[in-house]
Amino acid sequence: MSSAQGFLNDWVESRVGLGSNISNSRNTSVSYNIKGCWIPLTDNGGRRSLGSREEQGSVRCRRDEDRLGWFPPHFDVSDRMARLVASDPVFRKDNRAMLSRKELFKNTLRKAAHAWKRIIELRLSEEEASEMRFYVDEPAFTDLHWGMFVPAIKGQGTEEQQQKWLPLAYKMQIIGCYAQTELGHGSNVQGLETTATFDPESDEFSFIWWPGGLGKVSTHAVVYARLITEGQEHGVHGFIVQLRSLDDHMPLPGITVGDIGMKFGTGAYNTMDNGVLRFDNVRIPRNQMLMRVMRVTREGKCVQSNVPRQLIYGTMVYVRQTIVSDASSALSRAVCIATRYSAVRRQFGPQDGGVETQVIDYKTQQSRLFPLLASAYAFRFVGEWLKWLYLDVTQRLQANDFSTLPEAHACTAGLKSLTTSATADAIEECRKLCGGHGYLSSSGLPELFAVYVPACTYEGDNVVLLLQVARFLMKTVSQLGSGKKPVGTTAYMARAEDLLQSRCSVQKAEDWLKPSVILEAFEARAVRMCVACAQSLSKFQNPEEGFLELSADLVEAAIAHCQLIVVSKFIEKLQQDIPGKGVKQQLQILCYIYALNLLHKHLGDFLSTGCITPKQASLANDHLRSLYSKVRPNAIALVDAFNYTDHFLGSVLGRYDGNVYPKLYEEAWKDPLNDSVVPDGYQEYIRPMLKQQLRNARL
Ligand SMILES: CCCCCCCCCC/C=C\C/C=C/C(=O)SCCNC(=O)CCNC(=O)[C@H](O)C(C)(C)COP(=O)(O)OP(=O)(O)OC[C@H]1O[C@@H](n2cnc3c(N)ncnc32)[C@H](O)[C@@H]1OP(=O)(O)O
Ligand SMILES: Cc1cc2nc3c(=O)[nH]c(=O)nc-3n(C[C@H](O)[C@H](O)[C@H](O)COP(=O)(O)OP(=O)(O)OC[C@H]3O[C@@H](n4cnc5c(N)ncnc54)[C@H](O)[C@@H]3O)c2cc1C
Repeated sequence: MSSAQGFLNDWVESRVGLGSNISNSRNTSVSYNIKGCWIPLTDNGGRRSLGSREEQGSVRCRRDEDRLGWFPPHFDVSDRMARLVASDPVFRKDNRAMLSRKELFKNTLRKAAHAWKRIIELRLSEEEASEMRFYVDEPAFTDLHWGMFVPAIKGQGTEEQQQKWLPLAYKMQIIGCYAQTELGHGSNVQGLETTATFDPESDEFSFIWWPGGLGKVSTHAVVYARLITEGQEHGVHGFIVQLRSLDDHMPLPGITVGDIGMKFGTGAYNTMDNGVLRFDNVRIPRNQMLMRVMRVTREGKCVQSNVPRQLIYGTMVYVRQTIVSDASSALSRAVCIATRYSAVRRQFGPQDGGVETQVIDYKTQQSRLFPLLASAYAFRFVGEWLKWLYLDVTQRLQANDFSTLPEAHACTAGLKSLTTSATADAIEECRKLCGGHGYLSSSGLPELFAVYVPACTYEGDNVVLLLQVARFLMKTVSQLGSGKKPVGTTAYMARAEDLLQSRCSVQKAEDWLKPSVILEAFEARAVRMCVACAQSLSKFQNPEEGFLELSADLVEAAIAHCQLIVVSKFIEKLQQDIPGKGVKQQLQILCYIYALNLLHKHLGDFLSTGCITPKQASLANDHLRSLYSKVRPNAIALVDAFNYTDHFLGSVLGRYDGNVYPKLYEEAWKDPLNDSVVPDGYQEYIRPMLKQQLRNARL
């Protein structure tokens, strides 16, 4: 077996996954017609000159015993891949903001091709390849190919279909995307207008709109469409559709495909060819419908398998789970930049003319920054746990145990929503924490924000997803009286009666240091908000009407439940062995900061539900202040622990060596406007104006 084959086989091992006529014009015939860490604790107060770039290699070679237990075992892989990417000139990214859309896109193609070449040459494992793509740090069609096209075939295809399509996809002999969203329907998947039918009749049009990788690159797509056989609808299913010729890349007959145009930000997500697609009487073989959930026979009969139809949504569950870990990465990156810069930046200070104060020493800066640092760690832990939950539900599904699917859906949907919204807000907060320089492209923060913020929308609008969590919670509450015991993340609801009555025991600030006290406060708040919603809902004759009317309250109850999950997983993590002197204590402090800051921000919930008293709220706030002082000496070490190279951070403000000002000055001169001392346009526009004023003055 060749090395490339070996690698590809490994890849297969470790990843999840009728004459048919397709069109989004409803007017054709035959078959389917688809229309449509390290934490080396420091005691120097983070006041080091942040070290030189050259030092990075050695300084960061830390001892095994310093390593955090919770870092995924791939730390070494991640570290190696980060350096590999940073040292390869093809992966340069500091010029992105200056490139036109065409240059940007072509450069992304070049990087993707180069990455694939290196993956094969170096015989990288799946984990290494995935880390490499992560550090290339540029949205590209490969994200959708590996992240959605392949998982869709694995999750929804039969064994036979997997055997046919996966080897082609693994070798990138076909490139695929995930084509579900239409111009008029995104959240409402059941409302898609694209149809795949045996016997089509009408002639309206609908377009697929948004899929990444579709616009210019993909040769194939998994297209989601409503199945119609024998004149009957059978819900939405996935269909593998070839879009472009494998010889000359031209769209196949009946297919219109292109890019949907520039998106938010200049560089940012514009490396991705999000696409528009129209089918007009496109025919595909019957066996290209993904048939794990439902089979269509040669005669056009539908045969339901024993797996629940929700599995058709399985790719979204998979990706939502990965998005939670990604949130931690994006957030830790922004926090790393803001923390390092806050240690470099000085403003005001002693009246006697001594050195000015580092802005990180201002309590306001700490109260804005340290909860974000704590969140980056919290999201990392909850992301790890969610990965475990996803693997667990996948194994159960294979054994025909579907019992935990609703919880997996609620957790992935809720945590995707919670972590992406918090991260998008946090990146913007980090920009503000860096003052004026944060607004410079060279700070790395504007581009990070522009690339990150669509995560609040893709893979499910965050509010729509919270409403799914709320439905799950209302169902759980309604079953409490029936003797059905809630399990997993809703197990606390079994103690609803106690939690509705409980009184928080805090009497002095230090009492907030007990994990059990914090947990109970969060459980009581979530249960009380859920029960209040359920009671309000019960007053409506039509529950769906009630759900719509109360949806804003339901979203808040869902947020309370999801925050409880994050807090409880952080606390659980700290019950494990964590190697490295003093590391656990630091993480404990961050855990309290995460929880108590949430309590402070959502005080209205805690007070109005009577979970805590105003006095206890004030004690929590006192305690929070003292925790910030404890984080301060280790703040730099806590962000160094993310182990980001300067290449990956892409930020002059977040440089490891802290050499911010000379580099800002140097960067400024690289701007094309500074290519000439006198700007283009001077002769045409500036000079005549100046001369005009001169003439007027003389008059
Ligand atoms: C190398 C690895 C890298 C991996 C990373 C790659 C990541 C790349 C990221 C790239 C960036 C962007 C890509 C973006 C892609 C996309 O955006 S793809 C399109 C995503 N679209 C959506 O997310 C649509 C959102 N809408 C929905 O999910 C559903 O329509 C919604 C759930 C909102 C409603 O569905 P309905 O069927 O109408 O709902 P309902 O009647 O409420 O539900 C019926 C029933 O089914 C349960 N349910 C719903 N969804 C799921 C699910 N996903 N899993 C399991 N169960 C589900 C629901 O709870 C109901 O259950 P009940 O018991 O009947 O109450
Ligand atoms: C960068 C990017 C990449 C994407 N990539 C892909 C891809 O690869 N493949 C793909 O198929 N799709 C992709 N999408 C599409 C994406 O999945 C959808 O945009 C997303 O699911 C949201 O759906 P929508 O656009 O229909 O929003 P809408 O549902 O129209 O949302 C608009 C507003 O209405 C609100 N709303 C909607 N329904 C309800 C409700 N029931 N109750 C209360 N409020 C509601 C929402 O909260 C939101 O505020 C991508 C999108 C983006 C931005």
